Amino acid sequence: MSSDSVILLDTVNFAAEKHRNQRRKDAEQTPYITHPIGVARILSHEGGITDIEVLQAALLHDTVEDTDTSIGELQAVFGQTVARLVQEVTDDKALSKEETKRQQVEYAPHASHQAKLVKLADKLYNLRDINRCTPTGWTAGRVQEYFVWSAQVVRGLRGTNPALEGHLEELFKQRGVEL
Ligand SMILES: Nc1nc2c(ncn2[C@@H]2O[C@H](COP(=O)(O)OP(=O)(O)O)[C@@H](OP(=O)(O)OP(=O)(O)O)[C@H]2O)c(=O)[nH]1
Ligand SMILES: [Mn+2]
Repeated sequence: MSSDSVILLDTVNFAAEKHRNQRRKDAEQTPYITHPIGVARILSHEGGITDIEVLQAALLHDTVEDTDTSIGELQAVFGQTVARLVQEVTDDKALSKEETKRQQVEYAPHASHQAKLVKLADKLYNLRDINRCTPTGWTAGRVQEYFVWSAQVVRGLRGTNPALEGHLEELFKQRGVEL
C-alpha cells in the first residue's frame, strides 16, 4: 500500500499531464495546473484538511470538465470515491453556460461534505485569482457578476469549513456582496 505522499505525487502528475497544454486566462498565460495544485493547497494549509481523497479530488477537479479525461478513467486509476467527488464538481457539458451556473447554485446544498470542501476551495482560489489579475477580456461588470454568482453557490456550501468560509465572506464583503 502506497503512502499518502506517494499517492498525492501520482495524482498531481496525472493532473499535470492532462492539463499540460492548457493555460489560465491571465495575461501571463500561467500553466493551468497551478489552479488545481493551489486548490489542494488551500484545503490542506488553510482548511486543515488531511483527507487524502478530498486532496486528490481537488488536484483532479477540472480534468473531466476541461480535458479528455472520463469519470471511468478516474475510477479505474484512483478509485470510486475520488471519481465520485470529481463527478460532483463537474459541470454538465450538455447544458448552456447559464444553465450550468444555475445548476451549481441548485446542487451546492445537496453535495457531499467532501465535494463541498473542494467547491469552497475552488471558488476561493478563483476569486483571489480575479483579484490578483482580471482574466483576459473580462469587464468590471463580468467580474462583479462572477462574485455575485459565486456568493449564491457558496451560500449553499456553508456549515462545511469555517476557515474557508471566513476567507470567502471577507472577499465578498470587499465587493459589497452579502453572503
Ligand atoms: N479567476 C480566473 N479564472 C480562470 C482563469 N483562467 C481560467 N479560469 C477558469 O474560468 C472559470 C471562471 O470563468 P467562467 O466565466 O465561470 O467560466 P468559462 O468562461 O470557462 O465558461 C473557472 O472555472 P472553474 O475552476 O471550473 O470554476 P467555476 O467558475 O466553474 O466554479 C476558472 O478556473 C484566470 O486566469 N482567472
Ligand atoms: Mn476549478
